[in-house]
Amino acid sequence: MSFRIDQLNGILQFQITRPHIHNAVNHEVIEGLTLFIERMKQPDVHFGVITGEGDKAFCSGGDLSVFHSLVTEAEAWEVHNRMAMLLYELAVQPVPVIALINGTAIGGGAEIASACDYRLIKKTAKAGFVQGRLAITSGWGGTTLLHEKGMRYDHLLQLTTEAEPLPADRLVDIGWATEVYDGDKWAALSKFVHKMKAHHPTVAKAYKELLTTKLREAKVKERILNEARQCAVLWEKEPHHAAVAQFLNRKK
Ligand SMILES: CCC(=O)SCCNC(=O)CCNC(=O)[C@H](O)C(C)(C)COP(=O)(O)OP(=O)(O)OC[C@H]1O[C@@H](n2cnc3c(N)ncnc32)[C@H](O)[C@@H]1OP(=O)(O)O
Repeated sequence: MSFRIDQLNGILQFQITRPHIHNAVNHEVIEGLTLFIERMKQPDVHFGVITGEGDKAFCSGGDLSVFHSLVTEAEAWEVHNRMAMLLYELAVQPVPVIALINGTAIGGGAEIASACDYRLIKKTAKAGFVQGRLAITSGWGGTTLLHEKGMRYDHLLQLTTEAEPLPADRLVDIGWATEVYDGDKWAALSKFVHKMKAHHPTVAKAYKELLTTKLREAKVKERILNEARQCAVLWEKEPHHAAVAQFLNRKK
């Protein structure tokens, strides 16, 4: 199984369990995320958490050994469209969702984290929109969501176009990460939600509803689909296929 879902004290946890491959997203992970988002709607869920197993990676994005079989724009669109709609759903969930970034978060992994409400990042972790290295753009809605949620325009443009993973402290400086933690991730999570959990769960839900109204009104869904489409168009081109082949063959 590529994921696990657990619920503890009102916190629904989704963990990608593919540490050998830096928790890259395959079809099973996509199914798991779908299930997680569905379960988050249950009344006994007060927070959602996404994390990766192990101490190296949160998520290294799409599993290139799986998705390199997508050759045409239409094939790529099918996966990007599904992931983009999932991340949109994640962003407008009724409860706050925390990305517990226990290690590297790059490519689609950084997009998943961007769709969450909070990003708690381990002191030694790095994150970034590295898609440009593969001659594509973000395709799961991460850039649109960050822009809509108010990330500073120049910082966002630099993050996406330089395509370099940045250290945790810098990610806080540019307004992407919420807080840096050191030590055990579950202890950090517990500390982070402590004050919010002291109040009735309807409070956080109500504020989240207020703040996500903007996401619903601004036709964000449509723009996210444009982001997915743009990525699918580039995906089909030779520079992307050449970059993926180079990554997959680099140790041969
Ligand atoms: C759909 C949009 C997208 O998300 S496109 C995908 C964007 N992601 C990437 O380009 C990440 C590619 N991966 C990397 O840059 C590196 O593997 C990172 C994550 C930095 C880790 O580097 P390092 O610590 O040196 O480990 P490594 O490269 O030896 O990796 C260990 C094994 O994991 C694999 N891996 C990692 N990430 C992916 C991935 N996204 N897709 C497929 N495989 C991945 C590596 O290939 C490696 O496998 P193996 O042990 O050589 O068999």
